[in-house]
Amino acid sequence: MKKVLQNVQVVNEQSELETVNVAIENGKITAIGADVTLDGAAIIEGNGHLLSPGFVDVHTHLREPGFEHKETIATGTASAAKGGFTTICAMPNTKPVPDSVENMELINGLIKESAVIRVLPYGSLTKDISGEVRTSIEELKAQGAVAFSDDGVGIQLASTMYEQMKEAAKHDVVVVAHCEDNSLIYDGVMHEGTRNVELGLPGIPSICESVQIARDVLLAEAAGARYHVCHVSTKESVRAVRDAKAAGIRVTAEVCPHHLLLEEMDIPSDDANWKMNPPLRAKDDKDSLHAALLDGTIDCIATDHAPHTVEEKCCGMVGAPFGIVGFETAFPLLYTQFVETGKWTLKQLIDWMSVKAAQIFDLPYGTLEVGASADMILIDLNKEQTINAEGFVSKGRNTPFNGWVAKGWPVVTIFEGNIVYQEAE
Ligand SMILES: NC(=O)N[C@@H](CC(=O)O)C(=O)O
Ligand SMILES: [Zn+2]
Repeated sequence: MKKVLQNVQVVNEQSELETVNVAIENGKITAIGADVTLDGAAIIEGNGHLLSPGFVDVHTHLREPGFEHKETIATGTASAAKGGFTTICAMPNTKPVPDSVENMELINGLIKESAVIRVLPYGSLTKDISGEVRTSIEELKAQGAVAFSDDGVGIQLASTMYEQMKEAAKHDVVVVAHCEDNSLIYDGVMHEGTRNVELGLPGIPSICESVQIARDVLLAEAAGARYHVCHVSTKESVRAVRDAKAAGIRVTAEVCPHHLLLEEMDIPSDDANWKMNPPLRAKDDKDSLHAALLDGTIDCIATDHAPHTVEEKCCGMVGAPFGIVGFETAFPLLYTQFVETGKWTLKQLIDWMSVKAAQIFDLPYGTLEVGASADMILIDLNKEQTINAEGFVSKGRNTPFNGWVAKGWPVVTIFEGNIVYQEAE
């Protein structure tokens, strides 16, 4: 039960590296410091790698139950562990949807059976995420729902959102919104801008997202609710969140790695591995997402890991489902593109992927504090590797980043004091 992780480097507030040991007892961190030892402890050699809190991903799709051909809880959590995640929140667009006590129990059972890291399921806001009949937030919270969302679809009726926000406020849980006005999708498959015209594909205008965020922050204000915006992608959305925060409304927001790394003009062809919801937007949208992270308008980074099969993604954007995988590439891509280039500090990136995400939901994870769960990862900042979708642990191969070269790969993942992923020698 006693372990010492020795010879690892932590990044301090000044973004400098310090060499430390970590004592682990009964799955918790009990000491951290240069001279830490523990009598009779098993030694885990850290080889001087970077030690980070295990990442926390508040937006993931595990597909089980119902869509096990795309991913299972076993493959999804193994993929997450490989990417350095130790806590993930699972979205409710499964079959069945976690919209009742019975379905929630079913999903909790599946998680207990096969997850290798911590999976915290969302409860849905409406039955079958169809936007019609409201769920019981009180009952689903009692079954362990981490927060409430109909992710995958937007809540079309303001009154439905408002009523559930009032309930959420009563039970102090966060309402998490995929913002998409169905009347403004226009059967689009990518951003309505320049590239969709060049490719002759129908576009989704930015307002499809931003008008619903603007509506929701006002509803959240009226309901006194805590409101979190999924995968912010447009500059108008950023402005709505920024203004709402300035007005004292309790709103938080996430951004996905792909929206920070890519823009519409990067889409090479009518290839469904570049199709996700929300779509890759224009350069000025991407720039505004970066500014929003840096000024605190956007609180954290979430992958929106959304696996689909090769067959579903084979044949162009029209007809293919939205979504790309994200667990196994998130950190190396962001580290390589934004930390190595000096745009962000290492500390900023780690915080956005761990403690800042956890704080939105009052989760005690994503930190290396004494007393915290020993959820930790070792990262080899010098390891450089070409992304190869064929080698993913996830069942999904749907990524636009295949062939990209990136540095900074997680090599060991420790969950509750136990190694759940270790890089093959
Ligand atoms: N993001 C996506 O493109 N797809 C997600 C749904 C979602 O997160 O909206 C999925 O479940 O496939
Ligand atoms: Zn979504």
